[in-house]
Amino acid sequence: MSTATCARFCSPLTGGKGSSTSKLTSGTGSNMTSSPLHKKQIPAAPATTTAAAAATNDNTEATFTFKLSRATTSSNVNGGSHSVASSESSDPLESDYSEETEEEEQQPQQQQQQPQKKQPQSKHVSVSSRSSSSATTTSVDNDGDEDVDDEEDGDEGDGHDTDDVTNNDDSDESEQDDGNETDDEETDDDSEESSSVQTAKGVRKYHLDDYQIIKTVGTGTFGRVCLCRDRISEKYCAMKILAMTEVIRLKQIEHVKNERNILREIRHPFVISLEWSTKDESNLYMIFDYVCGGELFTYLRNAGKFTSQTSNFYAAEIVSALEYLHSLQIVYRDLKPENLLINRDGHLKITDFGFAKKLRDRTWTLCGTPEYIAPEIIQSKGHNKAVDWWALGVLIYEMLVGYPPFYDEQPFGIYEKILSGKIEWERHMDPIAKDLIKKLLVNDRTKRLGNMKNGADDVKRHRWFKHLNWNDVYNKKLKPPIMPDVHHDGDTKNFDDYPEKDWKPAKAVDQRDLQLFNDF
Ligand SMILES: Nc1ncnc2c1ncn2[C@@H]1O[C@H](COP(=O)(O)OP(=O)(O)OP(=O)(O)O)[C@@H](O)[C@H]1O
Repeated sequence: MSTATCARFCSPLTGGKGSSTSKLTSGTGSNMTSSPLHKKQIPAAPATTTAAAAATNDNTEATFTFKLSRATTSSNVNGGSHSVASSESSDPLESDYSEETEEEEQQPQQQQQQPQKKQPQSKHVSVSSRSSSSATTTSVDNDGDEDVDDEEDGDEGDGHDTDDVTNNDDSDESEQDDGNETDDEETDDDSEESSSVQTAKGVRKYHLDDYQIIKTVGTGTFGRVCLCRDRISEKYCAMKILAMTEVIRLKQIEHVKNERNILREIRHPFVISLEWSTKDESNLYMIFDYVCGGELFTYLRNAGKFTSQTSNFYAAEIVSALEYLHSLQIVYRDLKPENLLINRDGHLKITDFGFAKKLRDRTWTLCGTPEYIAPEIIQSKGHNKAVDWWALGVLIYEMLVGYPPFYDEQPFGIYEKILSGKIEWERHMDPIAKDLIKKLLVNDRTKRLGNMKNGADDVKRHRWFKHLNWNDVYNKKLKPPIMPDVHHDGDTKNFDDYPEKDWKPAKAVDQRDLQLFNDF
């Protein structure tokens, strides 16, 4: 398969073939968008595995809804990216909790509607679409005890390499509640539209009016992301605006709360910083640092593929971030080039924590982007941080080769390929990188690098990273391979143009619905 023939690069995901208990349903219009976006039925994981397992678990039909990630975007652009959120079992999209949670009661099973996204006015080449999904699966915290043999020969073979797909369920831990951590530590008395926040310079009373909205730079499932200027600090920032009606309609309340709660807890050089969040009667707002370089996805598509050195740089920054997140028991679950922004200094910022989750043990929500989903998610075995190491393997492969290792026009086909474990290797691939990828793309998560007893250290000690001083990585001492073309901090040239007049104010929600966001 070449880049040219990889359908993902030429066309958005299309309707699914066949049917299983999993399905994607079309959405209705969104009050946030005026142009139709991609709405399609996508078959989810093989019915014999995922859907069936989920049904067994929850005694309900599995429903997978994909919010499309990126229909047509452009090279230089952060186009209409869409994420998929598929939900399985009784709890569509919404609940990451294990079976019996309040949320499931609050959110009876129903078909998920495809969110709509505004089409960007693309500046450059059209690239493909890719969707993220969520549903309920299983996961196990498998810290298998097997040692890693990093020094194994990375064979330089080409052609096909069939990785062993053992699919042996390594589940060895009892299910526990892995509900999202809700934070009760803060009163929400002043959380609507204004609130006081302790900053480095003292307590600041934030207010929405402090932010001057300049331009839309991206769209998400529930709204948009705008470049803003903080009138007080005069700093540029990104405001993510989520229409509550859409969040409710798509049953993403818990995911959105998760996103905010997790982002509030974390601080890392390669993770987006949340400055403040608030809500009014219509929208939820999250204010982030503005990352003006655009998405890694754009640079990768423009370049076709990255050199081993370039890929190594980005992979190292991601390893550093994943190690940090996992140390806080946070599993990210949506690693892909679309969610990696390049800052003005050339370093990465991981964004979009919509699927991130604080784990106590394992979780059952099927979520992610089909090409990046780990086998245990497809198989509803329950998953944990091991899925991020799998996704890292996919990402390194995609950076080096230009397309992901498991690809099909339909998610169903992608899942089949993931489960088959067959990977096509390029003839001239860096053998050491290939060795790392093979050790990350191991179906048996107890043997997957990063998920064994030494955790992230096993990845960091792999030969591909041998030359690195990890403190230097963390401290941004490595020289970035790409410096984005930006002229000032508020430059939007690396993002698509979105017709601003198309945005319609989101409808206000009633008091009862507003209460669903009490702790936002
Ligand atoms: N801090 C930021 N600085 C610059 N651009 C950003 C920032 N955060 C997000 N964006 C851009 O806005 C777009 C949408 O943001 P994000 O992915 O967080 O929204 P979302 O609703 O979670 O999207 P999706 O539905 O695709 O998951 C992204 O494609 C990203 O390029």
